Amino acid sequence: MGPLPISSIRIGKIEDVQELIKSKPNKVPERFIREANERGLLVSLKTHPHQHIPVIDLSKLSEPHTHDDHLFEILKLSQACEDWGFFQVINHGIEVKVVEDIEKVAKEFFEMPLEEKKKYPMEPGTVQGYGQAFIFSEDQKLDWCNMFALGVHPPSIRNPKLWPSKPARFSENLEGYSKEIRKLCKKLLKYIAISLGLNEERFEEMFGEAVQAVRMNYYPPCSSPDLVLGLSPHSDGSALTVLQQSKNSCVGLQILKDNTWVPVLPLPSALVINIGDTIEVLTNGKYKSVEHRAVTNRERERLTIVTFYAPNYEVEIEPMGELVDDETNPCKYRSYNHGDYSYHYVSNKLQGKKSLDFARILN
Ligand SMILES: COC(=O)C(/C=C/C1=C(C)CCCC1(C)C)=C/O[C@H]1C=C(C)C(=O)O1
Ligand SMILES: O=C(O)CCC(=O)C(=O)O
Ligand SMILES: [Fe+2]
Repeated sequence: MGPLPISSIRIGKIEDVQELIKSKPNKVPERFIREANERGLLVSLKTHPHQHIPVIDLSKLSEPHTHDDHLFEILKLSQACEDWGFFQVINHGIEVKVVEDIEKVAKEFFEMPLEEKKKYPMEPGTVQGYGQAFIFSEDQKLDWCNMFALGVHPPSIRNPKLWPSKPARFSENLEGYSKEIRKLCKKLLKYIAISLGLNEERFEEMFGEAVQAVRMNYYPPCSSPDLVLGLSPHSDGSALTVLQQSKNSCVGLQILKDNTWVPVLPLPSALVINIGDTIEVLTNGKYKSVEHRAVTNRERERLTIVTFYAPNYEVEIEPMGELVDDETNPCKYRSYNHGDYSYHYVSNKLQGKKSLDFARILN
């Protein structure tokens, strides 16, 4: 998947939100202010304070005391994927130091002067580097967020010029973190396969050399959080996404459930996992990707480290035969190449679940 054709893209000036709040802490420029209908949704849809995304204990899956413990956790996992598309994973086995180290360098990266961060620009029409992705026109509203995104695996998707030399341990910590998150994704996909009654290696065999990318999102405080969005509503194009929220972050992630935005309150040392569009297609919609967004806070910042895990670009994706039945559960998505879907995903603005129209079979 190469860069998008940039000749026709005019996206206007993208103000850096960290710089904005330094110079004019109480001003929200017009380009960040959402249209009334979207703003309406920010305030009028009641949030659901009493509903929480399910919690999966990975140790009960990988080292269960009894067979029943294992079965019970698999059942919880299948319900989490079917009813929520989101869950938190505890006892994931990733060392605290690995998690703390990536948080430290991510924070230090965003705290560097703009001039330093600008050495790694996200050029229009690309998705890697420092800036805002998914902007394709001058009148498109901007998110209240600075992003730094990098392709990690396989090495062919890396752009080494964008791997920063400062903070000093950035690359080393990202390599270590990504290896651990990759192992976690493989384990989760194994248990997700079991929860679907499939051979545990089904996804691993299909995905080949899986694509892995990381995006660090920094949301500074905003003087008018009711006027802006931290990150526009979207579903992820990945198979699985792993989200880590830094220790002192405000709550900001919300997921759309039964037409209501439900806030995700991360547990200490848990990672938040969500089902991406690719699993939705492969399971013929049994496990769905869920629309989510980030909102900002008047006083507090938010920093998240997000890993997208997806099949190799060469892989052909279609609903798995085991989960399709011509009579009772006909095929809902056409087959496509994952590289083509990735290209489609990153060349369109974030807009709920619209990206999946690429594959939906309309009756
Ligand atoms: C800003 O980036 C994203 O939101 C994003 C992109 C990820 C990618 C990179 C940063 C470099 C390598 C390619 C890739 C597209 C994976 C989201 O990732 C989702 C979207 C698709 C499709 C996917 O597989 O993950
Ligand atoms: O930062 C968050 O809470 C949400 C991030 C997210 O959804 C993404 O990066 O795709
Ligand atoms: Fe997301």
